[in-house]
Amino acid sequence: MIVLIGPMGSGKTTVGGLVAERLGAALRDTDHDVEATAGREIAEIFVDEGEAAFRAMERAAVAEALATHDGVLALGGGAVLDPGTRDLLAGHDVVFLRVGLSDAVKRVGLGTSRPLLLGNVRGRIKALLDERTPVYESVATLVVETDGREAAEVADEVVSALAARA
Ligand SMILES: Nc1ncnc2c1ncn2[C@@H]1O[C@H](COP(=O)(O)OP(=O)(O)OP(=O)(O)O)[C@@H](O)[C@H]1O
Ligand SMILES: O=C(O)C1=C[C@@H](O)[C@@H](O)[C@H](O)C1
Ligand SMILES: [Mg+2]
Repeated sequence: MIVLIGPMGSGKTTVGGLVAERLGAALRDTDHDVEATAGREIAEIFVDEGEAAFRAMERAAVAEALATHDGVLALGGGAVLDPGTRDLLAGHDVVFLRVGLSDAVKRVGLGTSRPLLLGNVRGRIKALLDERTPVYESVATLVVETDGREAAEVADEVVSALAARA
């Protein structure tokens, strides 16, 4: 399984779709799986049950996807904060899509679907990048830069870097 990790706006879902297409594989996205299982949107889950409950649902979605899917798996931006989720990723190709503050802010815009960014998008992204970058780096088996690059270019690098290592 090729697993994509990185902050909100790094392009996990978008690049994941393109990588899957290039490999003739399918993309699974744990944010989508959690919403489908819960029958509610992520923002609603955060409001009703809180982040810890969401992380547990996310861990279950990662476990299920790793057990049943073979292809590309995009994780939610905070999934690797959970130690149980990190353990599940051992032995898989884990690609960290790196993004800096400025490109991340441009990409996520002002939408309300990402509850952890509400209030001050730029400030919240900066805090999350500072806090989480070491975690992404420690979990990743490959790091790909996305700043200033089209999603298609990023996907090409993911595919060629993984092929070169195989
Ligand atoms: N390399 C890129 N260059 C420009 N725009 C991009 C790039 N990658 C993704 N985008 C755009 O940025 C937005 C966010 O991308 P995407 O939803 O794939 O991020 P994500 O990492 O899955 O975020 P989340 O953690 O919130 O699920 C989308 O509108 C997408 O089209
Ligand atoms: O970075 C995060 O913690 C999140 C990212 C999104 O993918 C969603 O999983 C949710 O909005 C939380
Ligand atoms: Mg996504």
